[in-house]
Amino acid sequence: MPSKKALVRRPSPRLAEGLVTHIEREKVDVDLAVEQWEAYGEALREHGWETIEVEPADDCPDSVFVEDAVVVYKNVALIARPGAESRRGETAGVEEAVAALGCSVNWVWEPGTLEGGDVLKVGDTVFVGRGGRTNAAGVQQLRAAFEPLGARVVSVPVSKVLHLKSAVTALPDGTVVGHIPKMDMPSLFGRFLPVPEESGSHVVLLGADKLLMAASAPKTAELYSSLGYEPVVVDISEFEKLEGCVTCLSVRLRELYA
Ligand SMILES: NC(=O)NCCC[C@H](N)C(=O)O
Repeated sequence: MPSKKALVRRPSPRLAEGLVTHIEREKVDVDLAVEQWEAYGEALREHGWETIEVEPADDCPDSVFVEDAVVVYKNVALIARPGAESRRGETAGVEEAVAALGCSVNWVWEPGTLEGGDVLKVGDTVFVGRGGRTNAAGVQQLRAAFEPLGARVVSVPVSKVLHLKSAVTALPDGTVVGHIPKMDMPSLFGRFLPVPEESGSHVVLLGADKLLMAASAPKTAELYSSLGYEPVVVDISEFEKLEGCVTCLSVRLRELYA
């Protein structure tokens, strides 16, 4: 049976020092962030996901954004090489976790850089954002790792936000959802639905019609409800202050057979 496992990683006590690139820095309340992280994990578990905690990386302020350290396609885990040097220490613990789950492990090598937030899988199409954190060599290495497994890799320019998935994700039927002012080229995505709020473009598919999304996007939640989806809303304000979103706080593993 396909798995419903999700990797998560406890916030570092140094979370407030996390990187900020496209927004103004605001003070982060680390205690509140830990509460929000616990509620996020609870929301996954309530919807049938088994959460697996990756060994904490307390010296890495951004380590809670575990999605950036790895991309998993079928049973192959491609360990990222973050474009942000301060994030390179995050990958070792994630590598251990995916290996323990039985994934085959592959790596992005120098000069490649790639962060998981730049990779959006929609069925067998793998969109990869080429932007501030993922370079052309990283895109080539992703292609080399996943195309032999049946993926079609489509690279997309990203210049207005941190990662591709800071601006677009996809609904269960494969419709890509995005906030146009933050996108470079909406026309690259085929079936596309614009949403009114930036954080409304971030959805985690919990199963059936349920979409995990941030409390900061009420108009988009209404739009999704009107389309027959059921938003499951979590407050992640402290992570949003560091350009994080619901997608980056976990790595969902759906195609492992256990
Ligand atoms: N996939 C994501 O959206 N990751 C968010 C990473 C935020 C972190 N402060 C960073 O700049 O790397």
